Amino acid sequence: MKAGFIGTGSMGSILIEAFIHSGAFNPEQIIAGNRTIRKVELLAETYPGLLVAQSNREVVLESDIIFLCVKPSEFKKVIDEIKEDVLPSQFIVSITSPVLIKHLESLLPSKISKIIPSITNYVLSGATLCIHGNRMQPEDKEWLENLFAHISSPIRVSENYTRISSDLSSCGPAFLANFIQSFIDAAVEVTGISPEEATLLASEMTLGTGKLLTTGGFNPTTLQKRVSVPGGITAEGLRILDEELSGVFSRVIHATHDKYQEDLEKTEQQLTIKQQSSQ
Ligand SMILES: NC(=O)C1=CN([C@@H]2O[C@H](COP(=O)(O)OP(=O)(O)OC[C@H]3O[C@@H](n4cnc5c(N)ncnc54)[C@H](OP(=O)(O)O)[C@@H]3O)[C@@H](O)[C@H]2O)C=CC1
Ligand SMILES: O=C(O)[C@@H]1CCC=N1
Repeated sequence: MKAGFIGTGSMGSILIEAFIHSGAFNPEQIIAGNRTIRKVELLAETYPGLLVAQSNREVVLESDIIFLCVKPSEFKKVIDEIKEDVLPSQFIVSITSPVLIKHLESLLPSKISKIIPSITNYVLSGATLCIHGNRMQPEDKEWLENLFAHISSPIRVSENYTRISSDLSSCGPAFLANFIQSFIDAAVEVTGISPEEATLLASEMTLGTGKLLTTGGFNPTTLQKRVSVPGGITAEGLRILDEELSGVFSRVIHATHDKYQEDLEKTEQQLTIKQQSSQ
């Protein structure tokens, strides 16, 4: 099994490193290409045996499964470069939400899935969102999800809910880190605790909270209730958070969905034009 990666930016390189560290792939099983080739060369220096492709076509010609790890606006160019070489027996995995399965299936003859990763996969944790195309047989889906189980908890989602699922799973780490940063900044400003100590305490707290919510038998509601001693201190803080954060996440979700819609329309236009001009 040879795995090809087109795009070794933030997420492409995270996936490569996670697959190698988890033992899912040896470096020798990986071939990767990127517009700026130096990024792949650096990966090959870190993981000897990983093959540096000189073109996206080379990635496709050498791989059984190909991960498309470029941004939505870059899809058209990549698909134009590779489409003549993609085979029906190959797997193409797109990691971006605003490119729809139906567009990929109309442009490429291969088996297609959309798997949205998360930065949390870097530490072999968090979810990957799995949306499979029509050509994926039950055994193909099982095989692909087993592959992603090396680095994550694969969760099947409907394409209609890709955006909100991705907000929670993939944007979520940044949203949570923003919340934590505000907590730390306020701790430093109000009390004079050092940023390093506040960051250490907040980070350990986040790790423990994650464990409680995944394997510890708590959900967000029961966890708040358990920590809030009646008449105690936590309840005072929660009262402020409830007041101040009311409606904030609705606005966040509206903002991400507006941007998604914009990307979706742009990508749809590009990929549909491509389809028409190729007929
Ligand atoms: N970052 C995240 O946490 C997550 C990202 N995603 C999705 O992953 C996708 C990529 O995001 P991310 O990795 O953060 O973005 P980056 O910009 O870091 O990476 C994109 C990479 O694609 C390369 N590239 C662009 N055009 C081509 C081309 N024609 N041929 C080959 N390589 C090309 C770029 O090369 P160059 O070095 O020249 O710029 C760059 O390295 C996005 O669609 C995003 O939605 C999904 C889930 C989480
Ligand atoms: O910010 C982005 O567009 C991507 C999608 C999910 C996480 N990062």
